Amino acid sequence: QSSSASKKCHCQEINFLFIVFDSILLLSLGLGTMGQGIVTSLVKANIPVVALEQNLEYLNKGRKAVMLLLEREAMKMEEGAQTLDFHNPARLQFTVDFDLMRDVDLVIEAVFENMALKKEIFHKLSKICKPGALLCTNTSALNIDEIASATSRPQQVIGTHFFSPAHVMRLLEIIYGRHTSPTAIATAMQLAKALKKVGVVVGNCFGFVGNRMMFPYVQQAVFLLEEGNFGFKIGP
Ligand SMILES: CCCCCCCCCCCCC[C@H](O)CC(=O)SCCNC(=O)CCNC(=O)[C@H](O)C(C)(C)COP(=O)(O)OP(=O)(O)OC[C@H]1O[C@@H](n2cnc3c(N)ncnc32)[C@H](O)[C@@H]1OP(=O)(O)O
Ligand SMILES: NC(=O)c1ccc[n+]([C@@H]2O[C@H](COP(=O)([O-])OP(=O)(O)OC[C@H]3O[C@@H](n4cnc5c(N)ncnc54)[C@H](O)[C@@H]3O)[C@@H](O)[C@H]2O)c1
Repeated sequence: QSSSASKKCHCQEINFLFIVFDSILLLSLGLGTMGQGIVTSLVKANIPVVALEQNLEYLNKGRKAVMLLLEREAMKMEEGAQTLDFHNPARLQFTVDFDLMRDVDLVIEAVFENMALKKEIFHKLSKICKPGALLCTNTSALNIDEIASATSRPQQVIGTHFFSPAHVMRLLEIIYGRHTSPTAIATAMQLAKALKKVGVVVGNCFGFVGNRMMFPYVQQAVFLLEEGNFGFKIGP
């Protein structure tokens, strides 16, 4: 999987790409732990955003958490004589209306880590979103190509893996699939820049780079616990 994907990176083919992110509309799908941090990052970067949840209960919970995060961020920015415009519905909107997906330029999906659910969502996105819209997934480890296979536009599907807490952590893994276009990769890199994050382009394999390193590390820690080892002995 990773070896075939690694042949496909065409970043060098890009001569010119200019995207003004403050004039494009972004949709964050899922307002859980990650969606909350992602929305906060987008608003801080002055990117107009629609936050979409599956029902009103989750929406209200997510909205409350995002508003709290943004209030803290606004306070910090005021100390530096800057303002944060997050009460303006033209900049930040919360909804359960999937129809609003029609107008967005870029989607960041952050629903549960479940392949069947992600494929269902991407199929829906591919039908509803306008033709040029970029479809990003925040999956931690799932196969980007399989998610893209649920769409009619796999060239516009890309992984944007934020790390938790997403409004604080600066690393952004950008995962290209077999069909991801150079423009999609460059756009995701530019998004990282707009969010003041460090975008790193990586291939498509289970866990990408970050979790591919972390999973065996955590697994070994679990094995140590199972074996009753609560730390390494030091000294003679
Ligand atoms: C059998 C085998 C099984 C294998 C299972 C493996 C399980 C693994 C599970 C995988 C899950 C997926 C993982 C995911 O895909 C990838 C990840 O995201 S991994 C997580 C990466 N994140 C980290 O490692 C973060 C660790 N934390 C830190 O480094 C620090 O806490 C910090 C976030 C850098 C902040 O620390 P400091 O700079 O010291 O500053 P403060 O503590 O003062 O905090 C600053 C500011 O941030 C707010 N904040 C901190 N933590 C959180 C949080 N978790 N959520 C929300 N906000 C947070 C804090 O409140 C401060 O805000 P302020 O007060 O300034 O407004
Ligand atoms: N939590 C982390 O540390 C972390 C870090 C990086 C990436 N991720 C990935 O980000 C994604 C989200 O993780 P999370 O921790 O935020 O999960 P979460 O459970 O906190 O939130 C998921 C949200 O998605 C919403 N949702 C589910 N189905 C939906 C639908 N059909 N339409 C709209 N919203 C829907 C849920 O209501 C919920 O609020 C997962 O793919 C996860 O692997 C998680």
